Amino acid sequence: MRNVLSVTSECVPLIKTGGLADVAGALPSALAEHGWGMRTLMPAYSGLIAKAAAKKVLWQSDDLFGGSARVLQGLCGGNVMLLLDAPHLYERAGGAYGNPTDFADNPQRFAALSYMAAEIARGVLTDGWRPEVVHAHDWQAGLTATYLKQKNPYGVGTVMTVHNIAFQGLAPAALLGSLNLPLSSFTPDELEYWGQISTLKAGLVHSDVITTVSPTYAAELMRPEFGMGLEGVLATRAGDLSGILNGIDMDVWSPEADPEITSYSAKSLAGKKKNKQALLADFGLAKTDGPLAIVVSRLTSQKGMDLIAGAAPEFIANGGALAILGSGDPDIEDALRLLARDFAGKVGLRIGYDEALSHRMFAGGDVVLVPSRFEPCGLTQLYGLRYGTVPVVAATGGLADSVVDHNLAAAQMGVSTGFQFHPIDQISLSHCLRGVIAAYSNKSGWTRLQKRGMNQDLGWGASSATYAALYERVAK
Ligand SMILES: Nc1ncnc2c1ncn2[C@@H]1O[C@H](COP(=O)(O)OP(=O)(O)O[C@H]2O[C@H](CO)[C@@H](O)[C@H](O)[C@H]2O)[C@@H](O)[C@H]1O
Repeated sequence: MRNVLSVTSECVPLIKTGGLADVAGALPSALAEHGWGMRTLMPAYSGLIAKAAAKKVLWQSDDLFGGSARVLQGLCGGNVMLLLDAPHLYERAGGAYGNPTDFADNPQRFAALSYMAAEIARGVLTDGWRPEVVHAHDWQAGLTATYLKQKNPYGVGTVMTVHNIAFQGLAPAALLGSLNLPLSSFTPDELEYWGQISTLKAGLVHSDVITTVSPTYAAELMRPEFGMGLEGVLATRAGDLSGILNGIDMDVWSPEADPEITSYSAKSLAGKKKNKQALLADFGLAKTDGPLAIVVSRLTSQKGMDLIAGAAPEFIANGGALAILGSGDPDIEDALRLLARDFAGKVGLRIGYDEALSHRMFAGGDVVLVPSRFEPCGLTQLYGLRYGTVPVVAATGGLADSVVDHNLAAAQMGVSTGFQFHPIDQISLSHCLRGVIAAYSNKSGWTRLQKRGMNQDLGWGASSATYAALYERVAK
């Protein structure tokens, strides 16, 4: 086995606020099949040491960014976890980043994570393990390559993956010294971004290669509409930028083996009807002959959630119903509360985060709505495909790469797996939903559509092979 270190701020089953945790949790076992043994470095947030039974001390110091720290090894979900135990940074209430407002010392908290990753690449672990490649995820791990550039005795290669460019890890320039960053690096060519430090930009500039989570998003990122100010940096690194589509954990997301639901399969969809009935009851919705659309999402404008309330009345008038799970922007939450009140029995809303309920929703829904304005990859459309819950997606990023639109040609060829709409606005979402209603009324056609999605290989096989090839390229 060759060694690779993954650096992440969240990872299932230990802690999850979004799709990054799913990807970080699924990659190690997928990569093992290609000869890469991955350890995962992440902060030991409150309670995680016990959860991962992390007992083996592999490193300790009296001073990591202002307090004592240790690296503890544990095993969780089959993955080797290296938990960075630094109580002054991570032992507190408020989740990974601070809830409801971000912790003021997040720059230090995640710089420490990145710094530790570089130290591990320099061979500090007492069991002698060190990686040939470090794979950093998002702004939280963005400074890894920067620190490693300062001293890299073993020539360890670096990969930076962008899951969401909207979060850029901005910090005041005054923190340079306390983050162990030289003043000389504070230039537009390196980590300066409009007068501030950007840890994401640092990662984009200093890593050997950059990936994002779909081919279409990789191309989009170099355009001003999507690059969020970093399009120029990305364009200069176009030759080192690639898009690798996320997979899903086919065991965790399996309609045949999911403990939350009545099981079913592409061969026998009978169980899915029971799941629909249970879901309607759970959300207080009336029985319906039309399609039940589900939404499992952060309720933000990135996710296009402000388009739902406008498109819903016509969808409901045409026989549809809606079950929504999520939390986020207070204005969007309010608009959806009003919708649920005005269409009681047709629209159900659960504000909050509930993993088990999300499984029951993918099992019980007929369609899953993903109207994102931008979407690096998106996972919920993949869960939808796997569960025969036909995805209705905006034609952007990874959504465009993973769903074959049910247009005339694709329908005639028998290759469609869902519905895409563009431009990303309410008019075209509404138009698309009319198409959904029509397609749903053709029962045998709909079943074929469901089965095509369910029979698709959505696992990590192909993508993990691509990551392995990339590691091979950057390992010196
Ligand atoms: N209220 C709720 N209750 C239960 N579960 C909920 C929930 N709200 C969301 N989820 C779950 O959280 C995850 C969200 O993942 P996404 O990929 O859709 O977006 P996210 O923006 O977090 O990820 C970013 O990183 C991922 C990973 O690369 C990219 O796919 C994506 O495009 C990018 O924006 C899914 O597993 C979803 O089921």
